[in-house]
Amino acid sequence: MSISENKVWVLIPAAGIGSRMRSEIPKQYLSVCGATILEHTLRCFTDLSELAGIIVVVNHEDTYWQSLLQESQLFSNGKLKIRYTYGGSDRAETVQNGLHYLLNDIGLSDDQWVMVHDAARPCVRLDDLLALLAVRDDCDLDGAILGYRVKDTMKRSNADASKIGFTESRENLWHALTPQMFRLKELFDSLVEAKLAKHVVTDEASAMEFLGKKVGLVEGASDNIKLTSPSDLRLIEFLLKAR
Ligand SMILES: Nc1ccn([C@@H]2O[C@H](COP(=O)(O)OP(=O)(O)OP(=O)(O)O)[C@@H](O)[C@H]2O)c(=O)n1
Ligand SMILES: C[C@](O)(CO)[C@H](O)COP(=O)(O)O
Repeated sequence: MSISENKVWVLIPAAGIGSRMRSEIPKQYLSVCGATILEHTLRCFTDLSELAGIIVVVNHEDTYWQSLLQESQLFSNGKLKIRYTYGGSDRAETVQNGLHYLLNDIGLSDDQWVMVHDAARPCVRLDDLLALLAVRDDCDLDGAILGYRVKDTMKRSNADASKIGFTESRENLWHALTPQMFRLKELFDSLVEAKLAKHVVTDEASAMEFLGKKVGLVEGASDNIKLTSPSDLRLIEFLLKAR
């Protein structure tokens, strides 16, 4: 295995429009604690000694990324190897486009480890990233994701959410988080296959599971939350201030 293969590339899907956030600008460009959500997310990886590079996958109509690239303190010392390309109509297509770029434009090897992490999750902890990286040494797994066990009782509603349908067993039930870490070509091929089969993929693990791959679960902090709706922003601001 080449040294670069043992390092990790990070792929940040950042091409969403944040419709549930109902904000005037895409939520990844909202500012808290003096920086955009996307900058806070990127900053989570700057202390990762095994980081080979980051690729950010932005929307074709994104009018914010170029000025962030020019002006952000994050990139001013040139230490952070940053690339970017363009996303697709859903998260899975965005990730697939980013992986295609890593394979064909940067020419990374098929076995390169890649961590896919939502631009909208700015609170992931370095300890959790290191715990996920450790899975590279587990030959029984094809990759792994960060997650945490469900703590609340889980209800499935009826179709119009007017009342409880029934209570789901929460035994062995987990919240899936990101990063989700897999080998480059295997993940790319799984996303392609899942798309061809019209299999719904809301995270990378769904595609790997669809192909029968073995995906590990690494317990991570439950404050690795995703900015999805307005109330999340205040919680993320509180969490970032507490760091
Ligand atoms: N076509 C898409 C859709 C989503 N994402 C990214 O996937 C992550 C998680 O998606 P989500 O929280 O759903 O973001 P949005 O799709 O922007 O939100 P919404 O569903 O409310 O529109 C985000 O970082 C988002 O930018 C993406 O890169 N490309
Ligand atoms: C990938 C993810 O963050 C894992 O929980 C989640 O599936 C993203 O869902 P979204 O609807 O695209 O935000």
